[in-house]
Parts: sequence; structure tokens; C-alpha cells
Amino acid sequence: MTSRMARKTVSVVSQWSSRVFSVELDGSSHYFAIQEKRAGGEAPGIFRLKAQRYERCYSLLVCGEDRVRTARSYWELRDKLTGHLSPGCDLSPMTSFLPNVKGSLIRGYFFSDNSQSRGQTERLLQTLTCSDPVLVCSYSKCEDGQMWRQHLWPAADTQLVEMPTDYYVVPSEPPAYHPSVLNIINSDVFYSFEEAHEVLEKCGDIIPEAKSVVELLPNRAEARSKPDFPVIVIEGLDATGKTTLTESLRDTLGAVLLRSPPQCLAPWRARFDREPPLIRRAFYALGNYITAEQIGQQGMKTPVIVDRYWHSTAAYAIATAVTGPLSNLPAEGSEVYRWPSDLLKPTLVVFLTVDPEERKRRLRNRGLGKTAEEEELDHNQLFRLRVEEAYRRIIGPACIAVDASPSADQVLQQVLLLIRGKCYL
Ligand SMILES: Nc1ncnc2c1ncn2[C@@H]1O[C@H](COP(=O)(O)OP(=O)(O)O)[C@@H](O)[C@H]1O
Ligand SMILES: Nc1ccn([C@@H]2O[C@H](COP(=O)(O)OP(=O)(O)O)[C@@H](O)[C@H]2O)c(=O)n1
Repeated sequence: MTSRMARKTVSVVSQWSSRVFSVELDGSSHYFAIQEKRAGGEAPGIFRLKAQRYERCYSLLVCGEDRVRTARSYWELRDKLTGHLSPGCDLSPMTSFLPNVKGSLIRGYFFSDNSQSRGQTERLLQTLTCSDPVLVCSYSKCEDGQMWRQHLWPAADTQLVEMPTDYYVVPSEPPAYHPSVLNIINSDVFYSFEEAHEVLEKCGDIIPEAKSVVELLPNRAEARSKPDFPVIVIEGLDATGKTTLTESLRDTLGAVLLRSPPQCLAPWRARFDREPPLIRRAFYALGNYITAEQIGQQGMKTPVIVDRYWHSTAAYAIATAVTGPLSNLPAEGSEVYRWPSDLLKPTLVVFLTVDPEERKRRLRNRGLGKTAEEEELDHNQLFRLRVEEAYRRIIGPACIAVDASPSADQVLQQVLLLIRGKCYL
């Protein structure tokens, strides 16, 4: 009988020839598919890149059934591989998916190996243990030195699979959007309290801190009425001037200043920042509901200024899940950008923008400049663009962009104008 653990690997292998595989290398996604018949033509780009230096490549896909455990297995596997692979091996993130099928994404790693360390790599793969089943394949160059053949390894959890014949790798058309888009909803971005809460509840046994966070959560049964006073959210990348502006707004308007994640989550933040996206993002999502509860209380008495809120949670999550150029993001109007229906809506969301050079100057002046950021400028430039674009595409409420390059006082006056126009303060 097929064990529960092996069911997913069986289904993945049976969908083999419908699946597309994607390898992330140097900020680009390389796609390939596999087919039973040998065909002419060029090998997919990733294999052409590897062909000059390597005889053999490997892929490992984590095929767990429980998404919280699988998310952690994926990271566990990365640590094991980076800790044990010989220096000649280079590890890249990999995914496999069924085009246009939501939730079909499976994550793993792809690496190439030089022949000197092959015995060592194969011994590692034979003895590799992981909390979830891992589908291991190797790819070897055919005799013609052009085509590559895929072999499925008879690993413990795949023994029940009827071993297919060898497959050949062929190029595949890139999908319309980055494959991660298929799994963003309720894996990277949560659209209800319940969805995010469920993830943290499930973590309780493996991450004791998750229990402490769950205890701080508001009781959802108590529906709050809309605050009487305006609620103004200030958003923007790090060092765009949120702290400076929110403090001035608080003083000028006699408002209360809140933030998301709220202060009460501060002791747990670093802990959750070390977790895989599913768990980390659920933590930040829940932070917004705690802040919403505080807004509900304070907003009955005074105007409320909020330093970061749901736009930050969603924009960073989307821009991290999706790599590469802006065109890889889900299209404007996609359901991915919608506001959670059960989360308190602010009156106004202001999005501060400054040009990248000025932002870097401010980061340096603040003493938190990161040299690694400058080294990876290209990569980060794309990341920054994706975050900014995701901010702009979120609706229900949408944000209003304000150029925060002028002096702090000019920015304050500009935002006060917007607030007075919208909130009659
Ligand atoms: N409008 C502005 N013009 C020049 N410098 C600014 C302006 N607003 C903030 N700064 C400075 O830039 C740095 C980052 O500002 P901060 O308010 O801490 O940003 P954030 O909270 O968005 O990270 C600080 O050193 C701050 O004094
Ligand atoms: N409401 C929020 C606030 C921050 N975050 C996350 O926190 C990170 C930004 O935090 P930060 O420490 O740079 O924030 P600031 O210091 O700029 O306020 C991003 O990676 C966001 O994903 C979030 O998800 N939701």
C-alpha cells in the first residue's frame, strides 16, 4: 500500500511530463521540461551554462504533505547541503510546477558537480535524511555532449513509484509570471486572520515562541466598530523617513502613534525573521491584527498615526517570493494585491519615496549602511523596484505616493495637506 508520505512523490512523478522546472541562477529564472523521447535541438539554457564545466547535475524536490513542516524541511535541506557539499558544487533554488495550476509549486535545490567529487556527492545523497520525502534526480550529459538525460533516484520514499524510463531535458517557455506567484496566496501573503493564525497554531510544537504570540492575539469574536477618528498609515522602504514623519505627525495632530509589528511582538521578531517565509509572513500578518485592535481602541479617542501596516507586509512578501524583473510580478489588479476583508482599513495610506541614492545616503548617515547591499546593487535594485511596485499595486485602500526627498518639514507639510484634504482635520 502506498504510504501517506510517499503519495505526494508518486503524484509528482506521474505528472512528470506536464511539469515545468525552474532554476534560479544569478537573478534569472531558467526553465526546462522533460520528455520521454529523445529530441534534437539545443539543451535548455541552464544545462548549456553548466555543460562547459560539469558532467552531472542534481535536483532535490521536497515533497511533504504538511506545509508548515515542508517549509522548514526545505530550509533544513539547504543547511545540510551547504554544510556537506564539496566546494566545487554550487547550489541554486529550484521549483517545479504545473503551469497555471495554483498551489502546484514544489520547492527544492539544483546543483552541479564536478567529476572529482561525484562519489562524495552520491554518498551524501544516499545518506541524506530530511523530515519530509525528497525526490532526487540526477542529470547527465548524453554521449553527444549536447542533450542531458534525467534519472530518478530510487530513494527511500520513491520505491513505490513505478520507475519511469529515463527522460530527456528540453527547453520550456517561461510562464507569464514567476512560478512563486502560483503559491503566494496564504503561503506568502495571508488574506484573513484565520489563515495566518492556523500557521502559527501549527508551529506551536516546533517553535515554542509561536505559543506566546498566539496568546497575544485579539479575540476575533469581538467585532469592533469603525474608529471615530482618522487613521493614517505611513509606509515606505527603510530610511525613507517614516520615523521622522510619524513622530512629527503625532506631535502636530495630537495623535497616538502605533506601529506594525506592535511593540508587544518585539521580543519574538528576530526569532521569526529566521524562519522560512510561510512562518515569518504569518507572524507579520498577525502583527497587523494586534495593531488593528490597538487602532480600534485609540481611534475612538484621538487620530491615529501608524508606522507600517498591511502594505508593508504584503509588498515585501510578494517582492521576496518573486525574483527577477518587474514583469515577473502578478499583473496589476491581481487578487494577490487585495486588502484582507477582515482587517481594519485605514483612512489614508501615504507611501514615502526617495531616490535610491538619497535613501542610501540616509542609511549611511543613520549608521546602518550595509556594504553587502552596495555589492549586490543590481540584485537589490530589482528588489527595491519590485517592493515599490507591489506597494503601488495594493488596493482597498491604495496608497498615495509622496516624494520624501525634500526637507523633513516640507514632507510634513505635504502630508498634512493630504490628511486635511481627506480627513477634514
Ligand atoms: N526629509 C528628510 N530629509 C533628510 N533626511 C531625512 C528626512 N527624513 C528623515 N531623514 C533622515 O534619514 C534617516 C532615516 O529616517 P527615518 O525616519 O529613521 O526612516 P525610516 O523610519 O523610514 O527608516 C534619519 O537619519 C533621518 O534623520
Ligand atoms: N507591518 C509590517 C512591518 C514590517 N514587515 C517586515 O519587516 C521588514 C521591514 O522591517 P524594518 O526593520 O526594515 O522596518 P523599519 O525599520 O524600516 O521600520 C520587511 O522585511 C517586512 O517584510 C512586515 O512584514 N509587516
